[in-house]
Amino acid sequence: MSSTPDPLLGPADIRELAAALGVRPTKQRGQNFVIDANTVRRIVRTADVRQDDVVVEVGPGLGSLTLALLEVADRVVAVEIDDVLAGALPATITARMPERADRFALVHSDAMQVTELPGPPPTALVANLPYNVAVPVLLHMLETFPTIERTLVMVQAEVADRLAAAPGSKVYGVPSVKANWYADVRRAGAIGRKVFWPAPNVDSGLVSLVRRAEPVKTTASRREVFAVVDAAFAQRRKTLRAALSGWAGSAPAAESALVAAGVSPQARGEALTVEEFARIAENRPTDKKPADNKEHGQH
Ligand SMILES: C[S@@+](CC[C@H](N)C(=O)[O-])C[C@H]1O[C@@H](n2cnc3c(N)ncnc32)[C@H](O)[C@@H]1O
Repeated sequence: MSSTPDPLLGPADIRELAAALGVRPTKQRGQNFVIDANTVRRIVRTADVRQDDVVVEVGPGLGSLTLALLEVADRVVAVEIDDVLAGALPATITARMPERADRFALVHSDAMQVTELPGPPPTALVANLPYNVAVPVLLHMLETFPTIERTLVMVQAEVADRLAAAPGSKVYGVPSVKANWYADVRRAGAIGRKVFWPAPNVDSGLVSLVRRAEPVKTTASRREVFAVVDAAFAQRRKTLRAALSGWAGSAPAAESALVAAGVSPQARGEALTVEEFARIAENRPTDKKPADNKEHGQH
């Protein structure tokens, strides 16, 4: 009895592909490729990818996760920055899954620069993110594509903890609050080092983000809210009264904004929910509001 070979990439396939392309993975681009078919299938299951999803993947690399996504979803759009990897991927997809190649589109670009994608709007984001830019890329995608409902990303374990942290936790910080502006966030599992080539020197974790049913109720803009968050955590050991003095113009002005928002001036940023940050933003002294323009493009 002949069995059909697995279309997904295993360790030998990755080695062969990398050798044929002359790929030398770089740290700078966070290039650690998954060499284990079980791991990518598990990621796709955990992501709850459905057949009618339009999935966007950031950093497809040699295509390990891309192929697992194509097994399930009707459409996958992958954004890859690397010239050699982007150039080779369509041929890999055609060779491994010829019957599904027309469901795949490649965007050769830096994900941070992407403002539109070909085809119908994405409904899900699934990615093994480049670790050095994981948080900005994640936030950029959630902001740019509001149609993304479900997200599952693999990131460094420590970053996964930060993203999913709740107020009061030691690791609660800027990534936690900003991710929570868009979504309900939770840890969704751990991934060991051995499933990668080359093996990274940190553990990895999965994070699931489900877009909020209702956006945070506030009259402040996303930029205004994020400006408070950045200021509060830039000096996380200080009380908010002190940490927000620059943002408000003075410590007494910060105190007034905090009191008006119903937040103790003695509290620290690590205790506040995203809703509380939004209320503080609403109460920024009016003469300070134009300063927000300078944070354009920052997350
Ligand atoms: C951790 S690897 C994941 C590769 C593949 N998805 C896998 O799981 O085997 C990260 C990938 O992101 C790509 N990358 C790095 N920075 C990027 C950026 N700013 N925009 C798009 N892709 C990027 C890298 O070239 C690499 O292919």
